[in-house]
Amino acid sequence: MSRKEIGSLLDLCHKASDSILECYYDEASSGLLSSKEDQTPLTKADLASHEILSEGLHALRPEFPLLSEECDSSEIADRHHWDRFWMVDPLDGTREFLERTGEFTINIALIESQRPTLGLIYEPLFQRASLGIVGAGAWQLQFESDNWRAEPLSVRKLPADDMVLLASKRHKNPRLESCIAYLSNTHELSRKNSGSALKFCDLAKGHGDCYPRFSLCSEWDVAAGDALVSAAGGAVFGMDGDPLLYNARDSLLSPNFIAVGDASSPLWGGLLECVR
Ligand SMILES: Nc1ncnc2c1ncn2[C@@H]1O[C@H](COP(=O)(O)O)[C@@H](OP(=O)(O)O)[C@H]1O
Ligand SMILES: [Mg+2]
Repeated sequence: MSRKEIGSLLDLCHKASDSILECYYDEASSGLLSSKEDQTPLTKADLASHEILSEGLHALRPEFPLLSEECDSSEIADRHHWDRFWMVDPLDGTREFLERTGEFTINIALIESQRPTLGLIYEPLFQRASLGIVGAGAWQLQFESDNWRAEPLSVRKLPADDMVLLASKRHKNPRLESCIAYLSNTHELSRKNSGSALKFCDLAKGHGDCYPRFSLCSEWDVAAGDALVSAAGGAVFGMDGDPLLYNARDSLLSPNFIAVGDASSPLWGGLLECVR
């Protein structure tokens, strides 16, 4: 991706974000439209953002197909043949949107050979993007006075005695409890709950150390965060300890994973043994 194309991606997020916020601030459009098969909610904002992103991403790179949470299944029927494509969640944290916690994001990932090489997580309410390009670095980009102000992002080294555990606001899980018990043997834990892909942004900023996820989510909830955290110096691994692969199975549900800031710590190996 060239610098100019990254600029276009940011502008596109900005535009999709405006469509989300238009619904957010309009009482008639901000509510539940329907529930999906998996019982997750759908709003006008999910669809409006999807329309803008699909048109804009196609204009930017017509040769890359799009796999979005809001695509219908016929649009992605031949997805197993794709080597390079966009994986998008036009509105991650729809429940947070409905409950007006502000903790929702737009997630865009570029997948190449089943791995995310670029991830962009955009926070509509704050006009702020976290961008990771694997091998090149990670940045926070704040929209200010008609410009994007960039600051580099980097994970932090795991402190010796304490750590910040990042978790979903909504999911409780016995494996997460085992994780907490294991990590509490060596570290004083403080837990930060947040919605959507913000957990990945916190890791990439060095505001957290570990995000274990054992509750249901889909690949588009994870791909951009995976690229972001990896580009900022961290890692996301599945229960086998290997990096996650995307669009590699019939199901688009994400496997369980543990995302960490300080990938060099030996603690994670023991944690995997404990929760496997
Ligand atoms: N039963 C379920 N099946 C699949 N995904 C689910 C789910 N319950 C929640 N999720 C996923 O979890 C995401 C929210 O994550 P978190 O709890 O960390 O905020 C949702 O993102 P969407 O809002 O994009 O649908 C949704 O994809
Ligand atoms: Mg969504």
